[in-house]
Amino acid sequence: MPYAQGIWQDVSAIRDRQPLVVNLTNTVVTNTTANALLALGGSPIMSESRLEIDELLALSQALVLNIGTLHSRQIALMQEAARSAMERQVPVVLDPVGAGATRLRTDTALALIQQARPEIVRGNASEIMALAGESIQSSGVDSRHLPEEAKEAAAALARAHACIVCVSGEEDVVTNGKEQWCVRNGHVLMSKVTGTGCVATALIGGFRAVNASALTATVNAMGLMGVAGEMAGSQASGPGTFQASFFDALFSLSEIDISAQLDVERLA
Ligand SMILES: Nc1ncnc2c1ncn2[C@@H]1O[C@H](COP(=O)(O)OP(=O)(O)OP(=O)(O)O)[C@@H](O)[C@H]1O
Ligand SMILES: Cc1ncsc1CCO
Ligand SMILES: [Mg+2]
Repeated sequence: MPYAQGIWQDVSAIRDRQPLVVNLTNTVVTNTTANALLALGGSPIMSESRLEIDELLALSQALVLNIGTLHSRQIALMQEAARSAMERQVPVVLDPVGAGATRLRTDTALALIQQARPEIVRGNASEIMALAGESIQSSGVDSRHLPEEAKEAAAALARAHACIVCVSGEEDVVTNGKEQWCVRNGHVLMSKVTGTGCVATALIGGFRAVNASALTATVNAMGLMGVAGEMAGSQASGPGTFQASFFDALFSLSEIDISAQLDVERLA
């Protein structure tokens, strides 16, 4: 099947089935990620309480954990959600926002990788290199490294934890530790709006909810992100209009848009 067709199949399944994606996420992107999942056709729900998390996971098709504005109560909530997701076989996706910048973020992300057994970890190059134990420049939430520099770290992390690792940036790299895929779509304005990476992680959750292959779901989500980013970028005059146009693109894009623009390659 040509690659674009596979992405379209997932987009159509998301629009048809409206999978429920539970997001335990940061206070910066809560609204943005909910809007992006909704525009794509999914059904987002955000939660902050242990009192409901098991009930929510009973209804959901994916769990997204994002450590962007961590606090102790949220760590306990994520651990409880992970236990429930494992029991209910709900796939978990992790966004290790700011790993490498502080010990809290690095240690919590690594602990969640051990305990929550995420099928997919998506971060920028600095975050993925930090999780693989490489020394990086401390970088807050923005990357100081290119995905190219993080390829080995991504493969090592994927092998060590039997998961899919996605490194985002100008080009996105997706690996299971053996195969490596590259997504070359995207637009520079994507890095000028906060939370675009968090949106990517949330959309990966939406794709994984309808696609049993974690590797394919991740490549597909990143391809779709990049195509929507290019569509929005061609309309926008800056970050503000870009964000609005990006939601519009997620909502309206067609199979033709994907097949005309998609630039995905299997590298190894
Ligand atoms: N310079 C660029 N050119 C094209 N696409 C880009 C560029 N920078 C980022 N992207 C795209 O933007 C999305 C987010 O990637 P990025 O690496 O910026 O995430 P991030 O650093 O985790 O962001 P955040 O923490 O703000 O959520 C991905 O889909 C990626 O492909
Ligand atoms: C800016 C910022 N700070 C914590 S989370 C977040 C959103 C981008 O990751
Ligand atoms: Mg990020």
